Amino acid sequence: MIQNKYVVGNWKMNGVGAHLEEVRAIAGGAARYRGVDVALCLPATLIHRAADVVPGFPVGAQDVHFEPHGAHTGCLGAAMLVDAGAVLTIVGHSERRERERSAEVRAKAEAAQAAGLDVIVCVGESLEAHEAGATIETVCRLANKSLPEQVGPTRLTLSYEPVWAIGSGSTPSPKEIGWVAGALRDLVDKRFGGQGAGVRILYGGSVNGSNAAEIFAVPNVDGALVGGASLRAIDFLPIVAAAAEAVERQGAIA
Ligand SMILES: O=C[C@H](O)COP(=O)(O)O
Repeated sequence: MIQNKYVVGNWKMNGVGAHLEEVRAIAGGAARYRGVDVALCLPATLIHRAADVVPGFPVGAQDVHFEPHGAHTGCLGAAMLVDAGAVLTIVGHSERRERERSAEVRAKAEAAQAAGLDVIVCVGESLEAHEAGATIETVCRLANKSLPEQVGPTRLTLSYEPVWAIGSGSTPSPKEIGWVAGALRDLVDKRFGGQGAGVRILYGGSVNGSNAAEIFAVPNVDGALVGGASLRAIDFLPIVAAAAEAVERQGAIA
């Protein structure tokens, strides 16, 4: 099934109020492209302010607690994120998986969906696993254990992010990305049956304006989760443009 590409920026621990101008520029620029859904996952401190600055533009969080509330110092529950204006959240990013297991990632995804948030579940292999030829086994194992069970797949996205590609300037070859995306597509189809087609599969890890077109041309890659290159409109919008061009080439603007 051909559908809109999905390009999501993950600002990680970057951005203060002054950077809301970039959010505004990204939202305004992204609106010019058809066939692409664009969202920004911001530091929690900016979600509320961004939701005010760009009403209607999807802003999200980078993590969520699996409990709705309680004695969890420094954490945020899903309803709190919704209250701040978030419409989505990332869970299981490798920069957080250092401290959490897949069962916790799944619990977070389920809690987020139950509160009405769209969820992006991240999976990826370490350099060691990659070099040992265990990429597909690793990402499928993580996906199987991390995907939520309780809610259907319509608001679920899976992002393949090789740990070694994040912020490194290195990416797998398009062929390697295609192998993994194909394996994840099979897994999702098997797990969710016909509804699996609604689950988009993203690639993340050193995506930029120069390599985006090649990545979006890979079969079963429905978009990208972008870190560093999402911080400034001048870097991010060329990636959005490449996604729009990929959809146009496929002749299926939704
Ligand atoms: O969430 C985004 C990924 O970690 C990719 O980050 P990057 O584009 O800076 O490599």
